[in-house]
Amino acid sequence: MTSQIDETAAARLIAELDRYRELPAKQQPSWPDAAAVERAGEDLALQPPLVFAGEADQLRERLASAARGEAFLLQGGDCAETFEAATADKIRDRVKTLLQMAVVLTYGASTPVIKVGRMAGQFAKPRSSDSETREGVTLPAYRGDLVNGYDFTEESRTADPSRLVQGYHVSASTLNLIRAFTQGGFADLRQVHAWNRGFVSNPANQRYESLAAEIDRALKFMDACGVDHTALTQTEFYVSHEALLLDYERPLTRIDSRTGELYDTSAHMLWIGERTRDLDGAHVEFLSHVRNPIGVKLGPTATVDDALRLIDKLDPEREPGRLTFITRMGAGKIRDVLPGLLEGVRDAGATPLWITDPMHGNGITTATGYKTRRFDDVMDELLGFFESHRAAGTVPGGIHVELTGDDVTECLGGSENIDEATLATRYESVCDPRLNHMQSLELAFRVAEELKRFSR
Ligand SMILES: O=C[C@H](O)[C@H](O)COP(=O)(O)O
Ligand SMILES: C=C(OP(=O)(O)O)C(=O)O
Ligand SMILES: [Mn+2]
Repeated sequence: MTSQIDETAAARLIAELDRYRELPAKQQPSWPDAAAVERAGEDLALQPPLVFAGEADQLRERLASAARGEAFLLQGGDCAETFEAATADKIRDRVKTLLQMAVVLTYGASTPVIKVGRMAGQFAKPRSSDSETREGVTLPAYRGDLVNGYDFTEESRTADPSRLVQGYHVSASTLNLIRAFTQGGFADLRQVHAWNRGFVSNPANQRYESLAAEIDRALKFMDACGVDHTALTQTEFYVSHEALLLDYERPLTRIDSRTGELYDTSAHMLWIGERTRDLDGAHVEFLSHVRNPIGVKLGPTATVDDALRLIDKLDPEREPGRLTFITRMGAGKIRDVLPGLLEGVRDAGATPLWITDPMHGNGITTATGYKTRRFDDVMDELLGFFESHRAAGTVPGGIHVELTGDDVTECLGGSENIDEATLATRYESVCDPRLNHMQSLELAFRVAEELKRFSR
């Protein structure tokens, strides 16, 4: 009898989840072979979950503390991960960069930092145009490794459903290494100097080294006092991606045996992009049925009404940590747009976590065709974010950035002063420009200063 009731409840949950199938889904690939998509989905549905539902619950609690101003969220990684770059060295360098930024923020602003990678699943991209033309040849746009290849040939750009399954396996091995690094001793705070090794020496590294020396002294002091700091030997590290490709997310969504509730087990946290956040669209409907913490990007056209309706749909219980608004307004607009949004949501009594993505509103294309962003614009949007929260009396809860541990030349400026001519020397992103290792550290130091000023 019990299992009868369980089965009925499960069938009801699944039917509710599948309502999204009736709604328009933007930014989905045109798969040439529907039967192959179905087979890929069946294969994915048999695979073990990538994350445990209990971890997603734990992240929700952590995010709730950030929304109260008791912690700060650092979410970052590639714009688009690629299968090819899922190597030990590159994963390690991204994890090290995030750990270093987290240390700078934790120590600089005396705030616990919640670390969430745009990693182990950030393989699907929304695009402005369905196609791309090069020298008179037009092919489908690159939509991320989960869909098609970056090479500009007909074969590579044709959407291939077997990539859905490959993406799962690459995510699994990436996540495995992240877990090994962060739980197995690599993230031990006593390794704070070691995380800096291997990166080319530069002013941001040197500044980091002196901060690491201070931390070392503090740890030695704690040791001398007999304080047990086993808590510092491991760190929590979560993964997230944009839940764009419903053919990937749906088969990985499962009923948790502990609670009987639905979780998207492809990542701890999922977000909805600026282009797919329509209230009546498939993405919002789909994610409204899973228990993971959910993010929604809000661009400069977002209204208070949009935000309140998203809250009603995605977080009707107003559960702490459930909903994160990731604002990406652009440096020129944030001071005009964000304060009104913050006030409107505050006046409605809702307390989502507000974080800033200072990247996506600040894209420019150079005369030579490189997509880039100015480090100064990124910083200006960050400052505008803190100013807006100060004005509204709300909590600036975190940052969401596109970065890599590599010494790429994709964003302009920073203390290396990367200029337009330099972009060509090491531009490796297959989608948006990322902060390189040094720009990432520099940004962390500046944010730590702001955060410290804010908490005073
Ligand atoms: O990452 C974000 C989007 O996918 C990206 O900015 C869209 O870029 P596009 O305008 O080149 O398509
Ligand atoms: C597509 C992205 O952002 P947005 O939805 O804000 O444009 C992204 O985060 O890569
Ligand atoms: Mn991007």
